[in-house]
Amino acid sequence: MNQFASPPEWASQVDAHDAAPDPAPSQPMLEVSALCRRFAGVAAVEDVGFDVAQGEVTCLLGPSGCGKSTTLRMIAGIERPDSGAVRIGGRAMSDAGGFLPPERRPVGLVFQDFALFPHLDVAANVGFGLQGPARQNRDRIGELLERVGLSGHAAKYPHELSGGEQQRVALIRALAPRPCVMLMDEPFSSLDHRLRDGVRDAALDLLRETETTVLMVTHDPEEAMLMGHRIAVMRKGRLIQEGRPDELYNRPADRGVAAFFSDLNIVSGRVSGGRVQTGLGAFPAPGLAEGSRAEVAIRPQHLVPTDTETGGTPARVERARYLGRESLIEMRLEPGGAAMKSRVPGLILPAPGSLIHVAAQPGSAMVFACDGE
Ligand SMILES: Nc1ncnc2c1ncn2[C@@H]1O[C@H](COP(=O)(O)OP(=O)(O)OP(=O)(O)O)[C@@H](O)[C@H]1O
Repeated sequence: MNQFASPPEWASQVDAHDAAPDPAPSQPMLEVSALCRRFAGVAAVEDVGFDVAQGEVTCLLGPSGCGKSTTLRMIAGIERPDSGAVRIGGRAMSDAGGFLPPERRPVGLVFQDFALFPHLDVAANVGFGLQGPARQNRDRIGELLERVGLSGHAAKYPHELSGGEQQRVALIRALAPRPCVMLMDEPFSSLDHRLRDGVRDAALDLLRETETTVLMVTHDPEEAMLMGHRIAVMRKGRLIQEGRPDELYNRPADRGVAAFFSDLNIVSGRVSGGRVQTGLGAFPAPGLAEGSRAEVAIRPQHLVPTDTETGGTPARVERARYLGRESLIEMRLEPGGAAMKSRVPGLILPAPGSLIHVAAQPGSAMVFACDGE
């Protein structure tokens, strides 16, 4: 049945300015399935699907050009998908049958450049999407301005605000109509990095306090870990892995996802007796075929110097630097010469040329099948 052909009942009901639709308790607030979008025959987004639960923040993370913004724009209705479906609060926003325009979707939008209306003062910016009675709108604007510490700025114009203040106005403008889902595209990236942490924490507090469901695009893995209940990693238009930050960090789907979160030390070898034999020792290789090649990735903070008696692999120090909270030791394994990095807490600076021993912390190694095996 084409639910868009005759005027769909929900299409007149769902509006950013109406009360939020309530999904069933177990139903995700945002459901994205099999979204595809091609530009001039080239796939920008291919078969992307994930859910966001009510009140949760999901970060869409990936390198530049991987399709994050296009995905967000399709959910917002700014971009029309070639195929796939978007549901919010259990109701279709777009699918094979039709497409609801952005102004009819119960979403709030925050972009990198904040996109405030320059000719409207702060109060009018915040109240822009409100459609209730004037008195009710005034109360809502006042409440939100107070919540973000901008009560004294209501009559100012955007150009009279700092970047952090503009960001807060953009955030509460999008929140004011109580959208079901906030869609945020790199909302903090235009802020000076000294300002960013504070603004981000304040935004997160507000979003959590209001139990807002959020999908946020970012290319910064640390920001995704900091903000997201869940992270969805995209690469070349595809969703590679979706899960909690600790799952992505500790059990990445592949080497690419692992590398997104930190430098990696890589050693490889063949699987024998259920373990891959490498220059850093043998590591369990569950699920990998006997005799196949596998590679082992170890994050620098998990490759630690050991006592000679405890064992470990000998390594020749090339460089050691003190970075404040930690020291970074660069070395080459002996034998073999593979370059490795170790990040150790505090001031540990072995002399260049000296021989140390290193080992992976138990359980820290990430083992992947080599491509084509
Ligand atoms: N309107 C368009 N016309 C043609 N190509 C487009 C259009 N919009 C996006 N693309 C292409 O689609 C791909 C994905 O773009 P998208 O902006 O979604 O990536 P992104 O992950 O958000 O990147 P960034 O982090 O740099 O913003 C890119 O190759 C981009 O050049």
